[in-house]
Amino acid sequence: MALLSVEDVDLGYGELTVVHGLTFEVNAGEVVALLGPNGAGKTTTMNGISGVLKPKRGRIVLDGKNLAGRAAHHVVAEGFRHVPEGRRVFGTLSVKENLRLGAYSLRKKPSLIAERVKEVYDLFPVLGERREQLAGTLSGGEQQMLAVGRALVTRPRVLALDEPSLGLSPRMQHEILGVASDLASQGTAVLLVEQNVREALRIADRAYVIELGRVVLTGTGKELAADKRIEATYLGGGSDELESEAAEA
Ligand SMILES: Nc1ncnc2c1ncn2[C@@H]1O[C@H](COP(=O)(O)OP(=O)(O)OP(=O)(O)O)[C@@H](O)[C@H]1O
Repeated sequence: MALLSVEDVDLGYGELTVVHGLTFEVNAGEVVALLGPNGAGKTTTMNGISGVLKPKRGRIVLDGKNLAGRAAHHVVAEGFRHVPEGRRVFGTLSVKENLRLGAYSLRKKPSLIAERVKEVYDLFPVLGERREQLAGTLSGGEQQMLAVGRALVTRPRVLALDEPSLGLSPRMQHEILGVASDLASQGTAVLLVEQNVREALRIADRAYVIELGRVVLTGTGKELAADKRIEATYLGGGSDELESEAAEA
């Protein structure tokens, strides 16, 4: 049984449904990428799992428990942590304070918080060096590391990253995605939404391509990287083959 399974889920805003019958799985130790053009429904899907948006239909099962419609704090307590797009850190607080806030649910166990914060410094040494610096003065890449670090202090079973490499230099993109890949090899399930399809497929065990709120293609990272339709649509070929298939579905 998969650690996280999204089963026949519809999501939307008011009367509007933008994700239709979405089904996918993420296993422990895997990086699973959700790919697709702007507006496909990737962020909506992340918000549906994290409890920000209530599914209209379907089940979201984490380790055997249906979380569909549960409040966001409950979903976090079950082990799902979402790092939203845009590196949201508390700019007027220090790096250390940001990390401690991420561990708020452990507030009754201060020694555990200190241990977890240290783990983040081990993973991202630059954050350890800058622990007293205000988060708002960090570089874009460092802020992204902090946003990821804040999620990691509770040792999530599923880490969801929404566009972690957006606006970062190629070297920083490589570093952030490398950490995601390392976390997966240590057993975390990583769900990744990424504009940089080439880099995403390099680290993804499996990927799902979503268009107009439906899965139009799935396969291993290797298979999709070699797929002509992916090449044409996302890796520079310029065809809209997949989009027409989604419209016909
Ligand atoms: N708050 C909202 N109210 C109404 N419609 C919304 C809202 N948020 C998103 N949408 C619509 O839902 C659809 C899916 O958007 P979503 O942000 O999930 O796509 P995405 O795949 O994450 O795209 P991007 O790569 O641009 O972030 C889009 O048509 C968008 O306009």
